[in-house]
Amino acid sequence: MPAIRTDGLTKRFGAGVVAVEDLDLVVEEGEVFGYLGPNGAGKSTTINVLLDYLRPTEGTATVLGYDAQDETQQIHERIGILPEGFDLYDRLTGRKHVEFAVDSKGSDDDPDEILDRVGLGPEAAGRKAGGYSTGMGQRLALGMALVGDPDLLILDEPSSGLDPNGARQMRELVREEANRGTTVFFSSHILGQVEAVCDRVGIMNEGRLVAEDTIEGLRESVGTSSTLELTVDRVPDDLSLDDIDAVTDLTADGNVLRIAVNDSGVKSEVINRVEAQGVTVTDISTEQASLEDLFAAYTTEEVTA
Ligand SMILES: Nc1ncnc2c1ncn2[C@@H]1O[C@H](COP(=O)(O)OP(=O)(O)OP(=O)(O)O)[C@@H](O)[C@H]1O
Repeated sequence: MPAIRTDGLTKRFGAGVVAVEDLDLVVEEGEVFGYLGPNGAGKSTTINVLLDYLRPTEGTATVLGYDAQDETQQIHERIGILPEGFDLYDRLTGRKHVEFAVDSKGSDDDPDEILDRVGLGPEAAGRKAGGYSTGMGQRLALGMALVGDPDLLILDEPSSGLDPNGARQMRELVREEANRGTTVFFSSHILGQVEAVCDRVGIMNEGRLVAEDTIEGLRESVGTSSTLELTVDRVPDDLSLDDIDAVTDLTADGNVLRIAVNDSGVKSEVINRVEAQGVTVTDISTEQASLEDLFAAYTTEEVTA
């Protein structure tokens, strides 16, 4: 049974806006799935349908095997949610927030143990949330989502507002939860976050799922090039690599040649060709396509929100 499944899911707002269009998405149990896309791509709308905060125009969605519209309570008992733009009560301490989540979920979790897991020690736990930094607030909200040992965590932009350190800790927490067997579905447009932590990603663009794969799989299917960087003693004037099919780009920057190739098997041929010009190659490095490049390959830069 998949943790999340949508079939032909479509959500329109009024006549003009198609926020999500004919979405068939499968998130398997136990995986960490990154749901990516630029602003306005339809990520939050999808999540809101899964949580029954929005009703689909067409199609169906199931969460942990339950129908998102008809079995909402069963779903909410088994999942943890970190919503986008969550609210904290300024005058309540962090511990009170978690106690409240424990009571409302009817769980027997120890609030301090949960708070400790998200890196809020006893001193921070005893402080009022109104005085928390963004990162502390984010940790507290995640802690509340962890109450009751959910089978599935749905995190909407969990790293927004976090500094690099906080973002790294969030990644570690996501991984820890996954290691405990929890399925994690999170949306993000911070691509580095996703690359480091996800088993698979889905990329949304203008309401459509334009890719769904592992990062490796995406790399292969886009055929995005890796870049071979050759430091040379001089840049030859008449270097042309046009006849090597796998070479997609060639630029020179100072004494560094940057050669984009979509098949790493041609690297030695490229180096031989450069050296055949009487050039000495003093350093060689390779840069893999980042998720950033893949994302750009799948989505337009245009913001549709
Ligand atoms: N309540 C609403 N009424 C009308 N249009 C809406 C509503 N909610 C979302 N939309 C529109 O639906 C589209 C998808 O929005 P959504 O919030 O799902 O995108 P997103 O991928 O979550 O974006 P972001 O990364 O900015 O959060 C956008 O064009 C948005 O303007």
